[in-house]
Amino acid sequence: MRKVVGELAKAISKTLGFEENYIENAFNMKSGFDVMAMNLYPPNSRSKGRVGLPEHTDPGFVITLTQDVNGGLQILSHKGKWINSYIPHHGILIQLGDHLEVLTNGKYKSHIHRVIVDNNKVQRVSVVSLHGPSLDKVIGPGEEFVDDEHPKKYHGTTYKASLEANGCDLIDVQSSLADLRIPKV
Ligand SMILES: O=C(O)CCC(=O)C(=O)O
Ligand SMILES: [Fe+2]
Repeated sequence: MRKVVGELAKAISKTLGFEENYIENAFNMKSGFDVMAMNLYPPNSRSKGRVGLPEHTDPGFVITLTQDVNGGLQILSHKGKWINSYIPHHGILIQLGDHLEVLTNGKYKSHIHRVIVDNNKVQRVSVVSLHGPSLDKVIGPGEEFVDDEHPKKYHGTTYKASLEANGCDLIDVQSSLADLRIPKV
């Protein structure tokens, strides 16, 4: 998976118009830290609209997700609509993380997502890996993304601080990204 993430770092650096090592250097990805979480959603046949995991974003550069059966994960569109995700069998969903949003000063967005356990007939398991910068590097908006027309939108933070702020309690997921936003003046 690290190899895939390395290739994504190169490709995303290029889509931003930089040389391919831009993200690897900005995040010190050679010492990058990964966190893996497994989620288990039991079958539930009487729960119209019930939330299995509240809406949140995830810290890190990118997040990879695999699952055994499809269903439940929803992503909030820029128009404010919840879109059901479809991940092909053996497919890997790639989501963008909070630290990419911070580095690019909001140019790339960390997706808001949640899990609905609406009438789940069978148990679902998902495996989520957060691929992050090195733990102690302070990540703030890159100077390439900041100018008079684009003032800094985020405070800098370390990946470690974000992981700690998000906590380990998967029932009550918090997103620390909101705390990093600098209010508009
Ligand atoms: O189970 C899912 O589909 C999503 C899980 C998730 O968003 C997370 O663990 O951060
Ligand atoms: Fe998540």
